[in-house]
Amino acid sequence: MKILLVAATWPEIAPLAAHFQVPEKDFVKTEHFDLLVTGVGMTATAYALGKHLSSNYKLVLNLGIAGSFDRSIPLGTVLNISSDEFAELGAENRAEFLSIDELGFGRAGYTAVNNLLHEDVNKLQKVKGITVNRVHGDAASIERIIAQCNPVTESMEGAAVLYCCHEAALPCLQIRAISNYIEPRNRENWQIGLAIKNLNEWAIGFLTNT
Ligand SMILES: O=C(O)c1cccc(C(=O)CC[C@H]2O[C@@H](n3cnc4c(=O)[nH]cnc43)[C@H](O)[C@@H]2O)c1
Repeated sequence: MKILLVAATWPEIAPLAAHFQVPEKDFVKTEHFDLLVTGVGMTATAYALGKHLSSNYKLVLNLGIAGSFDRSIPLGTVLNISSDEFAELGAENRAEFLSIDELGFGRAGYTAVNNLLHEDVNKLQKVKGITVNRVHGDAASIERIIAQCNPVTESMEGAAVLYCCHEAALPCLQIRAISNYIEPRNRENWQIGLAIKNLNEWAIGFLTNT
């Protein structure tokens, strides 16, 4: 059985693809793993996984970059996002937010379920993430989301991957490297190159040792 690698954009996994000589296509099968590039966001991710998930996979590995709410985590750090939440899924009740759980329509939070005892995974700090359609970049909304969810990281796909794996009863893992802090938007502060380098070094090591 193979691993399915899932990334939102090609640049996020380009060094890994070059290392294993994988051609630049949205869905590529190789001997040891398949690679799926979904496009950015939950909808694109769920659609792509709906087309390609199957019980032939022993593990779904979501790879990407992410923002961090915790400024004590250095930019470039690779993290194991072991739980993730659809932070915007719910309803406003004036100033209060009611989650999808509180509304009685489902569940916002999912965990990365797997039985991996792999050294490369165990050495990573485990954190809680949120997944959003609208990246936080305003002081007031950042304060509100911290009060609501107390997250460490933010991405635009993580919870969608964990949700699809939960529905398909497949083991999964979400590994992301921190490219930026969640702060009033300033793209010049982002260290995307460093995050992609560290993420891909980790992933190449993991795939080589698995
Ligand atoms: O501009 C570039 O060179 C570049 C190269 C590779 C990837 C990107 C992206 O912008 C990837 C978008 C991807 O990143 C995740 N992400 C990163 N930081 C955050 C954040 O602060 N809040 C939410 N998501 C973030 C996200 O999952 C996107 O899919 C650019």
